[in-house]
Amino acid sequence: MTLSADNRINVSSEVGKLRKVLIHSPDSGLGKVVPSKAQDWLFEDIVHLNTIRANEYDYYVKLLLYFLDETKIKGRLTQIDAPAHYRNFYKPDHPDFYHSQQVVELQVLLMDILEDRAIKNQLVASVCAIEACSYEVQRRLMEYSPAVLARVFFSGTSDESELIFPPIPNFIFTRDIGIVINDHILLNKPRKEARKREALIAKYIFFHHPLFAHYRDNIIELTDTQHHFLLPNDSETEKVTLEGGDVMVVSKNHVLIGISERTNSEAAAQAVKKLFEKNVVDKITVIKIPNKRDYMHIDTVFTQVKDEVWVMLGVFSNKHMKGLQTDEVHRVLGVQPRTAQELQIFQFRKEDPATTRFFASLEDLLIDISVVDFGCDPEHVRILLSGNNQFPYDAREQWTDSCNLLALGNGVVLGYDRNDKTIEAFRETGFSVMDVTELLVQLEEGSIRANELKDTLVLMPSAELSRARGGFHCMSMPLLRD
Ligand SMILES: NC(=O)NCCC[C@H](N)C(=O)O
Repeated sequence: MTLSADNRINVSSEVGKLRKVLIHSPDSGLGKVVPSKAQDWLFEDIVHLNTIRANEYDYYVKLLLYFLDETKIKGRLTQIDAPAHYRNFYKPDHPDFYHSQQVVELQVLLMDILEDRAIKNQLVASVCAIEACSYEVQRRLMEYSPAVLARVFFSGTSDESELIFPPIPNFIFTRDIGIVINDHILLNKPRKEARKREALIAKYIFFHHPLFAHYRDNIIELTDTQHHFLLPNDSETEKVTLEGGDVMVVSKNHVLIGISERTNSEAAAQAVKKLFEKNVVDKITVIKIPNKRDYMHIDTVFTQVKDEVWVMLGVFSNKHMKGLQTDEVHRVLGVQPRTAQELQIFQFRKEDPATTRFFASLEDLLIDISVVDFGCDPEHVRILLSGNNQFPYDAREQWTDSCNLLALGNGVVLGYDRNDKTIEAFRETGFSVMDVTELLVQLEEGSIRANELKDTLVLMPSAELSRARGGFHCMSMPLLRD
């Protein structure tokens, strides 16, 4: 196969025009989350399946198609959404599915690789091993068609009557399964049990699907250390874990890696070493944030909006971190906000990893990236703050992903409609704010064209989606960006 726009992958920016993205629409597994398991399965609540699909996620698919693969959707919106068509356009195993080479559905990739009997055999055996299935179940799974088997792997059930194993409802957060860094793919090693099957399936897809055929030698995997195996209780602290939400490729030469609730320092160190050894980038900044459920990955506390604009949680801003020290008594007593004590930022360079640069605050780092990596004037860098930095909206809106935006291009971002004060901050900075329903109508009428949009925050419905605890940055794995 030759390399063309259809099978090329390359990501060297957080805000370059998005050309190809891997997503996964909510499968029926999300409708199987029960209250007693919601926390174990990393959902904060149970969600209503039809609402999360038809009233929320489907808008995301429509918008992505409009921006990345317009011919699939333009002029067809009314027909696609007609009740008589039962959302078939959005169902990966239905003949009317949108099948796009640019908006790539994970379930389709899984169905594709399961066509190969040998891969099917290995994957069934591996899933059955981690889910402790009986041999009889393993044999039964082998008899399913690729479409049914893919559904079972995601939702845990073939016919909605019996659960063979638990669902993996977090697979909608495709960001966390792997990250494209230039022309390499860094696979994740999840911290949480609930996300292990995702990592296994993702590994098979990246190594076997023709879409990634040219990149098999560029897949980077992290491994557990022998210290971990030799410690009592399969020591959790020594285990190597890294999730994609902790990795951001801000420019061709610069990657950010978080140490967080999900990614530990051993994993960050391995990733730095491997990315330097393979000459993938020259500069890596490691950001250690407090180990807290609210902050699970670095992309829950900040994301980039355009070259010189970022959105972040105010507790990591200069004002907050240095604020208390301006008071003489606090300064003398060394009183600092807890987050300030726990945040550490180290920047490494390939040519001399021993000489580390430190940053005092996240805001300082983001300004430095805009200025050094993008050549922006420091006076023009804008850091928008969650909840417009007003207590208690800062924390409330961060929890519902005010800082977790997906850029479709420089300055055009998707975020949840519920984060009122953060939206206010965007307006005050000169951004247009548009509801997705209104935008789709205008795109369909032709009164707006996707590539003409500038400095716009697109508001997406979020009542159900936000209970799953991730935003559009988490719900996207970019495969190709300008
Ligand atoms: N990158 C991200 O922040 N992903 C969000 C993942 C949410 C999911 N419920 C989890 O807790 O893993």
